Amino acid sequence: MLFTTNWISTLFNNYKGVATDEIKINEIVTDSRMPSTKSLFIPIQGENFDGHDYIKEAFNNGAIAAFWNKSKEVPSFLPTEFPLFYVEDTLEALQKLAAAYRSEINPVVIGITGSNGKTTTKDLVASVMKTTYKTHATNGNFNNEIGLPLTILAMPRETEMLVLEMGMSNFGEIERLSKIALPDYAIITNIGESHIEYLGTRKGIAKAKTEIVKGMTDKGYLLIDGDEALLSELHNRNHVITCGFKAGNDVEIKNTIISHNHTEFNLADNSTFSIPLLGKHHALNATLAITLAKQLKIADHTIQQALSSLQLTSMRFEMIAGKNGVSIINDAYNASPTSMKAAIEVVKQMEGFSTKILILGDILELGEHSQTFHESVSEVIDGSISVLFTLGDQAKMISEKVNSKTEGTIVKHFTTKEELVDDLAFYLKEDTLLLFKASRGMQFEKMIEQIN
Ligand SMILES: CC(=O)N[C@H]1[C@@H](OP(=O)(O)OP(=O)(O)OC[C@H]2O[C@@H](n3ccc(=O)[nH]c3=O)[C@H](O)[C@@H]2O)O[C@H](CO)[C@@H](O)[C@@H]1O[C@H](C)C(=O)N[C@@H](C)C(=O)N[C@H](CCC(=O)N[C@@H](CCC[C@@H](N)C(=O)O)C(=O)O)C(=O)O
Ligand SMILES: Nc1ncnc2c1ncn2[C@@H]1O[C@H](COP(=O)(O)OP(=O)(O)OP(=O)(O)O)[C@@H](O)[C@H]1O
Ligand SMILES: C[C@@H](N)C(=O)N[C@H](C)C(=O)O
Repeated sequence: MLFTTNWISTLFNNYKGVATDEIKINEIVTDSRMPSTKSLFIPIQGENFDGHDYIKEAFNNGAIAAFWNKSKEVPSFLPTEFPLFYVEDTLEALQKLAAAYRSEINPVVIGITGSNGKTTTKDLVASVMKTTYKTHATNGNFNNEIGLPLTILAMPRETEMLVLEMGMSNFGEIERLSKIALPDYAIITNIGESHIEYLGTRKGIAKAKTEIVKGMTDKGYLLIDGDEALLSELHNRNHVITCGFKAGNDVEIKNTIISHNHTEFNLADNSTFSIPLLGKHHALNATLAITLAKQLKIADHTIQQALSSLQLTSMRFEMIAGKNGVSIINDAYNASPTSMKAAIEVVKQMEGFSTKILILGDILELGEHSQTFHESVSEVIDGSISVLFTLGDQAKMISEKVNSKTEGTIVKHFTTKEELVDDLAFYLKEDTLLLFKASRGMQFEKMIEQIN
């Protein structure tokens, strides 16, 4: 059970029907099509549908109470005793309910934001916290003004540690999430270029990410990428810990070694850690998680054990064994110039492959900066890359730039997934490595499904 309708009525006192302790709510649903048990249905007015139109289905699928926009007509089929809480705005009501539940349960709350690495770092933090605390964490990428409250409202009452991913694509969004979650600890993984179309500059992105402090309690710490100059004004504030590769960081990362299936590094206290992820950027993500764990008195050997058995959310540099023995990297959940370059750098370092093929797509939401950023990806593409395939009007600029500067790499641009997949068939052999990377909107995973 989460709470009773009586508890809800202390927050939303404009309601009809019965709101007593006997009516226990087990879960929150926003999708009427999802079967549920003793759920509270919260209809959201979205881009394509209005949840209010589906309350009958929600009722038939297990909803025993609901929020209701008070400007809308109440459906006549509902029994008179069915608790309906009248609200101005159901999304705001969802957020208010989540904030109240967060305070009622009052776990230690960790908020994680940044341009890249939020989901990975959330997975790293959650894997370590689970060794010692009853931990609840964001599922997948549920990190916005709907996903974060839903994550909080899915938290079991016995939760001790709540790990929340916080995403944004405009100013004010992280502040709103932080004021719902009230994080005791917060992490800013890095400042890249994601959603720069709306933030204008990287400085704007840093400003937006720094909003995470606005809801923080005074119990814990803010951990940041200490090498990021755009976050330097945070360095001298109380309760801030800097992690990075440069000397002078509170936690300096040294001797990073990337092998075929893990990355190893030392920290300033001479502790050594190994993670089943590839790349310097993941050494930083892991160091942020490790430093937080140390703050929460988790022993190094326990931390290492957890990192070794990390369960990473799919489509983040996910290694897949393909047909004919080809090796596929599904890094197709999303892309930014920083993450695309980081992924290519890792591919270049990977050993044991005679042929390395990049399949790159558009990086979206870059606005006026799009051409510059797409062309900049060519800077990391050298003769160690055998083939470059691109798809998408923006990614074409990567091909064109590589064509003009890189000898020995076969370069081809495509206008359809089908044509690209057809050409790829020739390369599906053992000791060939394929990297798929593009923004979410490109849905590159569909090509991986087609070749496998
Ligand atoms: C509201 C919702 O959950 N919508 C999801 C739904 O979309 P769809 O278009 O089908 O429906 P509507 O939104 O129009 O419907 C409104 C509601 O009506 C319900 N309903 C509909 C039909 C019906 O028969 N019965 C019903 O009850 C319906 O369930 C709605 O509640 O389905 C889509 C496909 O599965 C979902 O994608 C869509 O989810 C939206 C986009 C959403 O915001 N979901 C959150 C839970 C979430 O966290 N999603 C994350 C991605 C978050 C993200 O993009 N983060 C960014 C940073 C933040 C940017 C922020 N400004 C933003 O714009 O989000 C990032 O970079 O990480 C996820 O899905 O992974
Ligand atoms: N610090 C980093 N710098 C550059 N790339 C990174 C970093 N951390 C993760 N990545 C890469 O960025 C991609 C997305 O990782 P992840 O999903 O963890 O980030 P995210 O912030 O949740 O992304 P999104 O906002 O797109 O959901 C993956 O390819 C991952 O390898
Ligand atoms: C995951 C989503 N918020 C996102 O970043 N989308 C990218 C920019 C896309 O539309 O592909």
